[in-house]
Amino acid sequence: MSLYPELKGLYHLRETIGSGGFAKVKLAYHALTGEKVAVKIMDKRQLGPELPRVTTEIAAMKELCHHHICKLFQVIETETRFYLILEYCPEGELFDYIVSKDRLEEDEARIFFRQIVAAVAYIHDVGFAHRDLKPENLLLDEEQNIKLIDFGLCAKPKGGMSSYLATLCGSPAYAAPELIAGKQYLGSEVDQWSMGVLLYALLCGFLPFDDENISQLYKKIKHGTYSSPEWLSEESKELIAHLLQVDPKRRITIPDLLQHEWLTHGFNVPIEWQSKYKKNLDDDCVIELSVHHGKKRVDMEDEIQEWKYDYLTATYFLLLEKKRKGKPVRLLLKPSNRE
Ligand SMILES: CN(C)C[C@H]1CC[C@H](N2C(=O)NCc3cnc4ccc(-c5cc(Cl)c(O)c(Cl)c5)cc4c32)CC1
Repeated sequence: MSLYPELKGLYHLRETIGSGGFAKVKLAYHALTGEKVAVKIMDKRQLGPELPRVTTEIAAMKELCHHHICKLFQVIETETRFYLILEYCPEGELFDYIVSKDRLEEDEARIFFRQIVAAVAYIHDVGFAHRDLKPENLLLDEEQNIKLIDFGLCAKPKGGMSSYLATLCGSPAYAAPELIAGKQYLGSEVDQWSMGVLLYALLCGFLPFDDENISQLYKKIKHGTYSSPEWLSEESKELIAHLLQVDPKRRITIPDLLQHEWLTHGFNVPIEWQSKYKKNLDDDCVIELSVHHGKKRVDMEDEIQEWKYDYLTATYFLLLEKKRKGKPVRLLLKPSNRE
């Protein structure tokens, strides 16, 4: 008797790999491709008032398709549960990586931070703000590339980014002063501040604003008082100071960030932030799916492009993943016997 009957024959569940608040995350294999996925399982009864966060996360992730954002492949909703089938990130949290190395050298921090800026630039371009940027929400794939997760607090305010969002959310140590003060704020500016905290954490191995007393912590954030260790270069100190501006209007904007000299140092090109996912369907994947389903190609293309985030959407994206990794673009004729 399977605990998760809705996944039977589609995904072969393995061990629990982590938990995120109201969710359990398990490793699983997608039956038709044999590719690993992460399955985020949420019990609706336990979610209670948090339920809107899940619908927010699902709606946001369906619109976000970027190589530095954890890809959503399929959504399964039952009477009592949500299952999110997600891109698997074998190297876990960036947070653990920083802790394991104490702190990162500038060159390594720059590579990660360029990827984080690309992901945030893309999210803002689509009209979202993440609002909970922190190392625990940045995972690493098998090539140590950044994958941003947890869009439960992101927002796409009506009327684009210019309108205000008056909800206090996210983790205090990364929260912008205007958010702490309960003022109206812009999601994009809040993300800019959090990126400043992130850059500091990458280069220092500890947080710029930290205090076990929450009101002391808020005071430090509201005044933007933090110390800069002597190992920080002048350019990195300047960039951190430009991100950690208490006045949101004085904070460096994404366009300026994309060509900041600390970020382009050694790369000499602005950050290419656009998504590397192609707009049109991949022929090899469409052909394999149409053969497997015994359908005409044009009908298969039409069905894929409904993007229902059902098993077909997942199978298409996972075939694309196989192709990207240089594996054969083939479906297992009969679902793998990994039971
Ligand atoms: C804030 N933290 C505590 C939350 C933890 C949750 C477990 C995570 N995790 C592992 O523990 N081991 C490996 C691992 C591998 N691939 C993953 C893929 C996706 C997600 C994922 C994606 C989204 Cl969009 C999301 O909302 C959530 Cl909660 C998780 C987690 C993965 C993962 C790490 C961060």
